[in-house]
Parts: sequence; structure tokens; C-alpha cells
Amino acid sequence: METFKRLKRFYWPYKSYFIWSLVALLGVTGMTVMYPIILQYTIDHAVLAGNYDLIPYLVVGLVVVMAIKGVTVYIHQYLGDLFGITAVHRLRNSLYEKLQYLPFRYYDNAKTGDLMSRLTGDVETFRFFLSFGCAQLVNFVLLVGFSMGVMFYYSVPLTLVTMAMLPFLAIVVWKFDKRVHPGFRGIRKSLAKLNTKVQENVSGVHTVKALSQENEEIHRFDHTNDDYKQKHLDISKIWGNYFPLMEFIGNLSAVFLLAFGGYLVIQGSLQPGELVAFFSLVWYIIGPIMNLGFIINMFSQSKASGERLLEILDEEERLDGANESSTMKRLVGEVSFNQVSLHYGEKEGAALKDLTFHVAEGKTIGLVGATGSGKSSIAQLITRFYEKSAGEILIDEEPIESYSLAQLRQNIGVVMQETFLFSSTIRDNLAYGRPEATMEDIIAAAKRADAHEFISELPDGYDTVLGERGLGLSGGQKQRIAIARAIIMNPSILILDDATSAVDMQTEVKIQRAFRELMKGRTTFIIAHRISSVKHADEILVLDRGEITERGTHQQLLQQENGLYKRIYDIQNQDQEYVLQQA
Ligand SMILES: Nc1ncnc2c1ncn2[C@@H]1O[C@H](COP(=O)(O)OP(=O)(O)OP(=O)(O)O)[C@@H](O)[C@H]1O
Repeated sequence: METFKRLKRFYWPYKSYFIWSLVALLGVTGMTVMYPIILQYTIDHAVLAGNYDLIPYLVVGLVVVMAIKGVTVYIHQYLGDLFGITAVHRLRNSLYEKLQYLPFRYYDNAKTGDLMSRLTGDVETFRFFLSFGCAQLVNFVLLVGFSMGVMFYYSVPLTLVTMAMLPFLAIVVWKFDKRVHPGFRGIRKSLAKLNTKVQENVSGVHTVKALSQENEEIHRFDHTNDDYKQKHLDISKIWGNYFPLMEFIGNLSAVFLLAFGGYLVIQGSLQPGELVAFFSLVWYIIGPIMNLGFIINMFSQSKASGERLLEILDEEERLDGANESSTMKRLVGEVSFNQVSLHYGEKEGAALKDLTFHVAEGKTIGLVGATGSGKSSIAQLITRFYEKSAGEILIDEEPIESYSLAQLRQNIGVVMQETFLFSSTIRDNLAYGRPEATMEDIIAAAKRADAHEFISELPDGYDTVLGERGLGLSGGQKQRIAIARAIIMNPSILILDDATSAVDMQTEVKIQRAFRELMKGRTTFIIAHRISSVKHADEILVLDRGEITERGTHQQLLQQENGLYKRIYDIQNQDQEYVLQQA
């Protein structure tokens, strides 16, 4: 119940739909119980007593009961659905909202397929329970209660004998629930794994094919699929073990009823019509009790789904830390790091150690170093994708935490090595950071990024729809779209993270030209492996295992004979000379 209590804020605001649906259900149950009562009256007071002129009235009565039942069933079902649908609409929105504000740390370990399955399958299971299962539980109580009431009215001893088996049935149902619940949680987990497998396979299709891993992938999928099948079979086994037992106990009640009820009729203490009505009524009790397995099933499934949804909702959100009144003013772009360190995890070593540097407004700083030396980690801290572990980061002489994340990120433009393009039009992709940008702004930015020409050559120009991974565009073209995207944002701080490493030399020249446009008047961090990308920077920091080992301008660094920068330069220069000689 704890799970449902904790999810209350999503469905309780719509309780009026649920309550009215239950009122209608009361009508449905009342009318259902009326059938055997009319039957009993017809047998005992019309047929056996010879009052045949009562029959037309009883028929009309039956039709009226049927009509009322029809209307109440409609109201009950419609309002029940409305309750579930509106509640999960709110739940789905909250989950999605949560995903927007979860820190990068969460996504480091999260699996897309698993998240997808929670936001679709688990939410749907929960909806089904709210719309249908919840009312079924109430229906069970009402139908059993009403039927028992009428049965006690007809004959107390016969009711008691008939009910003698019910405690046994209750025990079996309880045991069934104990076993079936973990099983359903397992199924949900296994389905999430299956989804993850498919999602990763589709996303990584290039790698799979390039490394000829199709057969291995099929084999791995089969393994996950087997696990899913096995989990279903386990649940089937539990059903198979318990369901016949429940049915047997239910049927025993009917046997007791016929034996003892028949005896009471022969004795004359029970009317034949009452026995017939009893027989109908007892099935109104046995039926729902046997159905209880199905309802519990649904309850267990929705509880398991609710737990998985709560796991997301309970995740700690990214704390903004800024005071509410922090304005959205434009930053100047002065950045200082004072003895900053970063540990990605408690158990992990320092990715950055005691870093101190200062970048004045509008200056360019180059970051070079071997892979894993901590270049990108600096960018992660400036954008607050991750939080520093120690030290102080100042932007415009204020601690970085004093700005709201939105303000900070609207002032920082990031162009990465891999550009993510959404599956919508080029125009929407360009204006993603500033949707209110006019078409003139977009075209002007594309021109400055050297992207206008190739966009204009596409069949639908700026309205060309891109595939999920920006299919149809080359690496360099995607890169230039990312640059135009950053120009539209008009940031005061710019981070170019290995932005030209994926393109050929000719494209690099074009992109470098676009970069120079973009960098004008902005504080820029260039993270690069190629010295050619950073040699014009005002200051270059050379990183080694999270520490700054050398710093200075290109010329100053080249003078350090045994320096790392000089070594990298020499190697790259030799490479270039070799390429030129070959050419
Ligand atoms: N999200 C993360 N979680 C845990 N560790 C990380 C994470 N990102 C980076 N690291 C670790 O931090 C260290 C610095 O990584 P970083 O990405 O900053 O290096 P880099 O110099 O940018 O490398 P590259 O040139 O290959 O991009 C590495 O040891 C890396 O494994």
C-alpha cells in the first residue's frame, strides 16, 4: 500500500471521477443482485403460488433493472477510465519533467531502454489498475457484501455452511499473492533489459555492422529474450499451481450449498425459489473470489510498476542553488578557477587536481593534453553539468553557484565533437536554444557558420527534416549546424570541445573560419588534440592527469625544450611534413 500512498498526489486530485464511478458501481452491483431476487419472487410467488398475472409486471421490472444496469455500467466505466487516464497523464508529465532535471551523474549509469520501458509500460500498467483494477477491488467487496446480505436474509444457516470454505480460499489467494508479486517485478525488469538491448542495437547499428557483430548480437538478444520468456513461464507455473486449487475450493462451496439447501427445501424451511436465488448469489461470491487472483495479479503488477516509477521520482534532482531573484542578465564572461578539484565518484580518483587559472573577458584559452587528462572535465564544471569537489569557480567575479543553471547555460555555448541533431527540421535544430529566433536570425547565423550554402542545396532547404541521428548530413555539416546553433544563442562564453577532430583538413579550414566568426568578442575555451586549433589562443594550459603542467602562449610553450607541448607539437609537425612529402 505504501507505493500507492506515495503516488497519491498524482491520482488523488481526480478522486471525484473515482468516487462517482464507485457510486455508479454501487448501482451496477445493486441491479446485479436484483436479478436473483426477481427470479426467486417469480418462482415462489408467481409460478408456485399460481399468480400468473404477476408475470408481465415482473418482466417489465426485469427490463427496467437491465436498463438501469446498462446506464450505470456506462457511467462507471467512463468515469473509471477518465480517472486513470487523467492521473497517469499527470504522472507521465512529472516523470518526464524529472528526467529533465536529473543530474548527468544519473545518466552516466541509466539505460535508455530501461527508462523508456518505465515511462511507457510501467505507466500503462499503473493506469490499467487505476482505471479498472481499483474498481474491481471495490466491486469485489460490494458484490460479496450485497450477495451475502441477501443470502443471510433468506437463510442464516445455509449462508454459514456455504461460506465455510471461504477462509481456505482466502489463505490460498494470500499465498498466491506472496509468490506472484516478486515474479512480476522480475518480468518488468527483464522487459526493461530487452528494451535496452533493442535500443542499444539500433543506436549502435554502425558499430555492430562495422565490427561484424550481427550474429553475436542475435545471440545476446536471444539470451535476454530467453530470460524474459523464463520469467513469464515462472509466473504461468504459479498460476497453474494456484488457480485450479482456488476453483476447486470455490466449487466445494456450491456442492455444500446444493446438499444442505436441498435438505432445507425438503424439510420445508426454505422455498425452492430461494434455493435457486441462493445458487445465483453464491456464484456472485465465488466468481469474484476466484477472480481475486486476477485482481491481485493486476494489483501486484501495478505495485511493481509503481515502485519502478517511484525509483525515478525519488532520484535526487539537480540542485540549482541560485537564489530565485537571480536575473537573466547577460554575463561578461570572465572565468576564474581557484584550486578546483573534481572527483566523479566517491571511489574514483581526482579527474582535476587543484586547478588555478584566470581568463579575462573575450580572451581565448586553449586546453591540450593526452586523453583522459581532464580537458573536458573543465568544460563540465563551467557548464555545471557536474559539480566541483573542492575549490572555487568564479564567473564575472561571482561564485558560479550564485547563477541559476538557466542563466548560466544561456550564456555558455558548447560545440562538441559529436553533434546531436533532433529528428525535426534543420530550422528547428538551429533555433533549438532560442526558439523565438526569427528566420532572418537563423539564416544570418547559418551564413556566419558557413552552413547556409549547403542547407540551401538540400531539397527542402531549412525545412528539410533530419533523421534521428541527423542522417543525410556529413560530420562537418553537422558541426557547422552546431556552430550556427551557438551563434543564435549569442553566448558570452564559448566551449569548443574537440570540435574539429572528426573532420578532414579541408573541412577543418572551413570550420575554423566559422569558429573565428563565432569567437569574436566571447571568452572561448578550445579543447583540442591538434596544436593547430589552439596556437592562436591567448593562453594555453597543458594538462596531465588532472593537473596543469605547463602554461603560456604557443611561442612561450615551444621554448620549453623538454615540455609536453613541444613534444606534441613536434610529433604533429613531423606528421604534417610526412603528409606533405607524400603528397
Ligand atoms: N562522467 C564521468 N564519470 C566518471 N569518470 C569520468 C567521467 N567523465 C570523465 N571521467 C574520467 O575523468 C578523467 C578526465 O576525463 P576527461 O573527459 O576530462 O578527459 P579529456 O582530457 O577531455 O579526454 P579526451 O581528450 O579523451 O576527451 C578520465 O580519467 C575519465 O575517465
